[in-house]
Amino acid sequence: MIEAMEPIKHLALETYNITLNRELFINQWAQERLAFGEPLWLFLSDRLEPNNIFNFFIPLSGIFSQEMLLHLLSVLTLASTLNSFEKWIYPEIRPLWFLREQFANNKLTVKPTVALQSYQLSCETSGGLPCAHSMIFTVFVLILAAHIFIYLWDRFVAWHSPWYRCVMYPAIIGLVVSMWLSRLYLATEFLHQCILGSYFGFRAVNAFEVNIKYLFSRPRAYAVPAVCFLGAFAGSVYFIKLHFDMDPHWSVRQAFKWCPEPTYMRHEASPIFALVRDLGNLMGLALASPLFDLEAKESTFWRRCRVLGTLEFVNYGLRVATVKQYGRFAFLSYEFSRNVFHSLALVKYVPNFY
Ligand SMILES: O=P(O)(O)OC[C@H]1O[C@@H](O)[C@H](O)[C@@H](O)[C@@H]1O
Repeated sequence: MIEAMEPIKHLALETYNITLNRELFINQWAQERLAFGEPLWLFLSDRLEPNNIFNFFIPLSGIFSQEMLLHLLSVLTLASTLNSFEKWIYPEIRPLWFLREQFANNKLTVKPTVALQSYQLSCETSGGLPCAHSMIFTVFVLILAAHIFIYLWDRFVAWHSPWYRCVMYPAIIGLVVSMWLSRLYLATEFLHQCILGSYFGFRAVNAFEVNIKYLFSRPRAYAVPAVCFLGAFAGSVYFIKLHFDMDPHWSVRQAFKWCPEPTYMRHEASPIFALVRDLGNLMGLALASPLFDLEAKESTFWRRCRVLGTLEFVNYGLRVATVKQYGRFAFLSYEFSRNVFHSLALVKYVPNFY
């Protein structure tokens, strides 16, 4: 049976390699033709990366509406957890690694005819699929657009015209495609990784909206063990991989192997860091559960600015003070606790000061 599967496996692998080789031309096209927009591509990948969305844009949204903050934080945390688990379980190769591996492979007689430039932001340490930037940004833009649209619809009769919807959809698509181009330009992602990232993000939003009543009514006694289970699952994946002689840190090793300058690699972008960040945010939400019971007090714009500003100032200090010198366990525990504190404070304690 296994022997009969061999030719099918071989064919699938060959098709996959051919597809990736073809996709490399898309990255090359982006680098050659889109160089005029380099500041924009760098801005999108750097400033609108998932960490910044959690640490800056979500708290910022709370200045306008606590409801929007809770909505963004809960959907983005779930989407990001999904993304981190996928990268943790099956880290797919990135374009620059794939290209360099082929050039380094002496058995390969036909080398790719593609040349790709590496940038400082190209040194990612996690797997490529699904593109986290595309996934998180798609979810962020969709929810933000929905809130802005509802706000304007309620206040201005002119917004009831279908014309505005016709403008909004291309605007959302334009923003998401710009993020894809940014990732393609930096050669951090293949096109299919960007498309699938956005598709998974879109599906995650749909699934969340359909199950929102169920999710928001879960009591703490149910939510906390569920997050602990996810943590145990992530740990099991690590040991299962070791058992089967698979390297759990394969993607980090690829980054070390092919990044031109090791200092370009950021610990905040590693797969294990992203997992801990997402599980920390999820635990904060679980501790604040049931989320339906959370109060959304009325308060002035400036008061919300002051309260959220103070929390973010403290959070920034905690991020700067991250313990990096006492080993991996201390570092991950610290980051987990900081994210638990941050998300719990954002959804549960901050409104008490309004
Ligand atoms: O998958 P991408 O878009 O290359 O992103 C890689 C990593 O980039 C980091 O900046 C994010 O904080 C991580 O969450 C993410 O996994």
